[in-house]
Amino acid sequence: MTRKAFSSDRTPPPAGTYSVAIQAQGLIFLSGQTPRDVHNVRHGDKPFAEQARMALDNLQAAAEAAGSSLRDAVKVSVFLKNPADAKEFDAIYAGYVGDPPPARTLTQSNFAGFDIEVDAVLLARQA
Ligand SMILES: CC(=[NH2+])C(=O)[O-]
Repeated sequence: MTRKAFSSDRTPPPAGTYSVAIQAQGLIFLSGQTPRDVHNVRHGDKPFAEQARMALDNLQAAAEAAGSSLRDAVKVSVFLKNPADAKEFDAIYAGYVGDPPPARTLTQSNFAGFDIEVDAVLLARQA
């Protein structure tokens, strides 16, 4: 089975040993995105809504680098520092995904020094 990795100058550079996106057969796996910009500047001090949009915009850019879109997501994982942000996140998130929305897991995490991290699995578009 072959794997195809994708990178993008519209996403932050990987912070470690991972691909921004990697395709395996008909699925594309997107690595976690945070509110870090393309110049590697961290925006964990910004209001939650701004961080959420930045993380989701990065995730969408990663999807597009792999020739797909969050509209084609089948599974999204969301890591929030503060569970109280879940409702605000959901309202923002609804503007990024398709209908029906993908399966989703939402968990609390305080690992990366951001209020949010998101990753996703997408359907690859046929060439
Ligand atoms: C930021 C991230 N996705 C990682 O694995 O470090």
